[in-house]
Amino acid sequence: MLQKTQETTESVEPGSNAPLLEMRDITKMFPGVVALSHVNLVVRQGEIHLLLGENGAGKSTMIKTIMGINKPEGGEMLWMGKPVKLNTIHDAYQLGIAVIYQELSNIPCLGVVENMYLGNEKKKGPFIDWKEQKRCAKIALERVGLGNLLDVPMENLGMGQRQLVEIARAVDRNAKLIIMDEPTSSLSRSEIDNLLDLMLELNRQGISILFITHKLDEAKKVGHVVTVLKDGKNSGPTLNVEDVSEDQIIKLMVGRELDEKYPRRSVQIGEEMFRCENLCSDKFDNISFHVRKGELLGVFGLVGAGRTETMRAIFGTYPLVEGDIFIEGRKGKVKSARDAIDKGIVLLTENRKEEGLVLIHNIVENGTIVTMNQFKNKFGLIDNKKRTAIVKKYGKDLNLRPLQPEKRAMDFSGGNQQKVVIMKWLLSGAKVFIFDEPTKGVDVAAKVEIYNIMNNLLEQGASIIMVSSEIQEILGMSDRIMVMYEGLETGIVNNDETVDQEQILTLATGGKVNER
Ligand SMILES: Nc1ncnc2c1ncn2[C@@H]1O[C@H](COP(=O)(O)OP(=O)(O)OP(=O)(O)O)[C@@H](O)[C@H]1O
Repeated sequence: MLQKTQETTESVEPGSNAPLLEMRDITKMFPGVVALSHVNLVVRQGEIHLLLGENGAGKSTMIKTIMGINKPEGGEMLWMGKPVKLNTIHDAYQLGIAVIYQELSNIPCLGVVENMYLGNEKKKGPFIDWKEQKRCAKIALERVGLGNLLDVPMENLGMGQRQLVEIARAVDRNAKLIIMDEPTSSLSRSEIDNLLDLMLELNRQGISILFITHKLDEAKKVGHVVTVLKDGKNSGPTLNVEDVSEDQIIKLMVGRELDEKYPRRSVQIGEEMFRCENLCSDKFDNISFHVRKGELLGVFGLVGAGRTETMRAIFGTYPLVEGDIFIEGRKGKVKSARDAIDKGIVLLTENRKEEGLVLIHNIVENGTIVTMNQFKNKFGLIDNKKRTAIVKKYGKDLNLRPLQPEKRAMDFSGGNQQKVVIMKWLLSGAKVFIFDEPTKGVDVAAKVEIYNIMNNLLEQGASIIMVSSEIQEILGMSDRIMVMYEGLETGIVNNDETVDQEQILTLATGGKVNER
């Protein structure tokens, strides 16, 4: 439960208060890209301000500029009405600005309190004042509902709780503005609800929040005002959230209305392509399912259901205790990821930055990393011209932005990084595509592009197994849905008009199988 403290202040009316942070006429360039062009952003005291935009619109660049990490070429920053110039992130902390990223920066083997004061230890003379650290940590942790977790190592906490510790750290530093950059993308449904409640509670306590997200439903639940960026520019003025519909926000982000969130496909579903029987490991038990040519099998389950481990086992990267795999009717064993790729099974992992890409390598290198043999000439040497040409072609088809094959993967926005991972697997000519959370951190328009890519694959006769935590995505894209709960398969249902969200959620929380 969230707790109010003595520091709780009167709730404040958003939009009518004095500006806390003003970013005026900000321009930031990178080689070949104008990431921000004359952008204005005013965050007022006591408001939850949404900063939205497509992948690559410039949101992260703006955050890094606010935090003193990026040095803009033009514009100025004002804090409580006074011009400020930040040289490092510590200057931002000093002012009272904190940032919570989706990828958390804490150290798992250290305790909660040690993590909270890492690099900012409370001192008594030359020594760390452990007692004082613990006292202050307790107050801050109570404000985020974690008062009982003082002595626990970070690695024992779930993702949602780790994020709350980061927020407690910000609260302890008396942050007046907390920037949250896609904070919900790795959280379970209940953790998301908890975080959104906490945002509202912190806001009631007088803290302003700048909230960056691609999930418009969550944004609308908590936001007071919204600023949309498009191609590095303001897409219109800041608006009151209650005056603007989700469709209008999408139009500001994308520049047009989206016809269909989940594009239709007309595919003749064919014979069985892949089947597994009685797969068992330490994280799942007795999993059996099949997927046919041209079919998309959605896999739904809450955090800890064993979905990801099951998919990794099929791909040869998670130890299988027993079970059989059949590809096009033939029984086979997958010994490793390389073996899976050779057999036509590929896995797009949920964390693209750690497992999907080599971030310091460019797009040509990443896109062709598993298919280098295709580019060997008759002397056995890699034909780099051919490699670049193919990557350019696929990049164009996938609407990769910017279409710069020599640019490092780390310098692309999240959604465009995801397209590079998809490109890598498209080039492999696989038959069975396992997509684990394919649209995580991807904007609304790019989501539709990814769904279209999936539909194309299905039309060409591939099979897709799509793991997703977004129930709407599961219902919008799947032919059949398999639901898992605590390592067990609780049902496989045809996704027809008889199926609804409630039924899937019942299965995902251990309910009974209705249909097979
Ligand atoms: N360090 C960098 N070097 C080169 N280009 C960069 C760098 N950082 C960002 N960019 C480019 O600046 C543009 C804006 O990127 P930014 O990461 O700010 O987008 P974003 O709105 O945060 O996207 P996403 O929602 O995908 O995170 C993109 O074209 C990106 O490729």
